[in-house]
Amino acid sequence: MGLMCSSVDSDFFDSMGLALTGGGDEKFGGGEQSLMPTPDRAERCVEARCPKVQTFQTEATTLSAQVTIMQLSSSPNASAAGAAQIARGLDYRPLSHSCADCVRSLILDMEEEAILSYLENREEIADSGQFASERGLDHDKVVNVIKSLHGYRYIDAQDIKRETWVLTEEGHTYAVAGSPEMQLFLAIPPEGISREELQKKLDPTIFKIGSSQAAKNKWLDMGKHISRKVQHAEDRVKNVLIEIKDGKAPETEDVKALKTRKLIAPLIWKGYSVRKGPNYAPKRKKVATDLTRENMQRDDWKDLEFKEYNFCAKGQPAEGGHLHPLLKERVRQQLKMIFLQMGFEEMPTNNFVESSFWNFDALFQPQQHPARDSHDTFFLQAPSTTKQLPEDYVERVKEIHESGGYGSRGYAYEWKRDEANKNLLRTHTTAVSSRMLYLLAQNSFLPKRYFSIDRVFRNEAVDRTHLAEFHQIEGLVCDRGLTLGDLIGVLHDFFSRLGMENLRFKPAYNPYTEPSMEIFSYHEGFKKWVEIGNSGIFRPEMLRPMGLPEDVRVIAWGLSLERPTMILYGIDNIRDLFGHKVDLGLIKRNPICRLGVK
Ligand SMILES: N[C@@H](Cc1ccccc1)C(=O)O
Repeated sequence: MGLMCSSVDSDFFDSMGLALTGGGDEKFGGGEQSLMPTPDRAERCVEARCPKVQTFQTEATTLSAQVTIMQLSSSPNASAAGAAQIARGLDYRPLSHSCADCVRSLILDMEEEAILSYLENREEIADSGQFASERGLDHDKVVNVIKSLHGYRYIDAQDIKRETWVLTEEGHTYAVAGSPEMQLFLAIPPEGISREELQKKLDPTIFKIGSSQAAKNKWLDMGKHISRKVQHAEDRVKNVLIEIKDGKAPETEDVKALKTRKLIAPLIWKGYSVRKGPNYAPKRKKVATDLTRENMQRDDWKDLEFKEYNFCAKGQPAEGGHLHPLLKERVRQQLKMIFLQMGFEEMPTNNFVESSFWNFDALFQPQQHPARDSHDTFFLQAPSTTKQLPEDYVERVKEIHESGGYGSRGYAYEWKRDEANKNLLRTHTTAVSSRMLYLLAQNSFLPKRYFSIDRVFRNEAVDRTHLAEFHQIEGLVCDRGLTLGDLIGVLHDFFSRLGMENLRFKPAYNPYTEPSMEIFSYHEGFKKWVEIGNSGIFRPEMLRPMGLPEDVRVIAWGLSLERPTMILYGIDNIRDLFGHKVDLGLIKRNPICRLGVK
């Protein structure tokens, strides 16, 4: 529907209960054209005021495109609108187009006309509810019109509130089937009945409530044998419930009794009392709310009357910042606390762009390593290379790759500086660790515990467990004489604080750690072992060129932030958690100010 689609507000039609018909193959023309306003009637016609209808007509005839015709007669609202037109001396005719403005004004005109003409020779509308029901109008629509007329100061409106009563679910059943006491009363034959027999005849709750209420009313002789004390009883409960249902005001005594029995509940009804306002006129002048491009083109803006600014109107609610609840607020914050409690310091992680040198070479990852392939790594086009690297350290790294040292044989290949210079989006936060360890090695050695939690990038096919951007958690402990036992101990400590007690380790391979272990945890919900991270002891080939002393060991581990989050919160598709498919509502419900609350 290329033609008027932008101006057709289908929600609006739905809300009005109006049917839109005329799909793709209906042609503009024929009978519909004769329904268009004739010039002398144009003034009084809703459509004649619509700037959209003219463009619409020309477009429609020239393109002979489809048109959407409202079937006014098919809906109660619509035929009421038709009746309103007839009452105003207009020929009843369906709208020949369906721009939302026109439909809205056609429908709302009826309420508006009722209010304005009523006030023409009367002081006030005391109660909008009564006003609406006397005229068979929908009160919600009357309220909308009152608000709008009030905004233009055609009328002054005062809020009125009334406490009314509605039946509870239990109340509804008694309004139909009678009160329990009456049901019980009617179940007793004139000669009386044994308690046991009566119990068999009735639902247990009806029996329980009914017998106590009937006894209170002194309708019955209660004992082993139950008999009627009176021959006739009035079911006041049922009658009052029906009255309330029909909108009649109940007596205070009845309200009290029914309220205690939880058969009715209070409902605050809101409406308005209305008087003439300073701008009152029996008919509303249409004022423009916006200066449009069409107004400028047609040059009719000079003659238009514009709506005054309402400085008291509430503005759009300001959109504050929002943090992703799972990533930022809960899990990330929780992890930070765990690391801090374990004595770790946070590493600075602010550069997403890293050189291949720090991301790969410094980690003793050979230049032919498949991970360095552009299929796995995003390389930068501009700036494509790094300008600055610590030259003496670069030399030592080249050396260790090409011919080894410190007891290693190296990889025996020709190491290329150009390859190390290439900029990329870091593929793991271990790039952060390599920079930090290098810095640490530049001064006399101090044991350290470092952690980071930040974004990494991989050129991967996206599926329900993989994204091209995700977050890594990385922890490392750097001290003299650390062993694999220390690593396992630290991992148990760390993961148990996350609620993952049951761990298993599997030998693995990383170019920069030896030994390396994958970490698994048993998931009670999924009933299986799931991989939660990777770990190892950094190789001397990585640490020694940095300048760290021979007996210094670094135990380290890394995991994705999304993994434990998905496991802990039972989310099975990573795209529900992070990325462009995340439900924004989820994030907006978690305002930034909740960050500090844990
Ligand atoms: N960098 C590894 C994780 C890791 C960190 C530290 C030591 C060992 C492994 C990864 O991206 O999977």
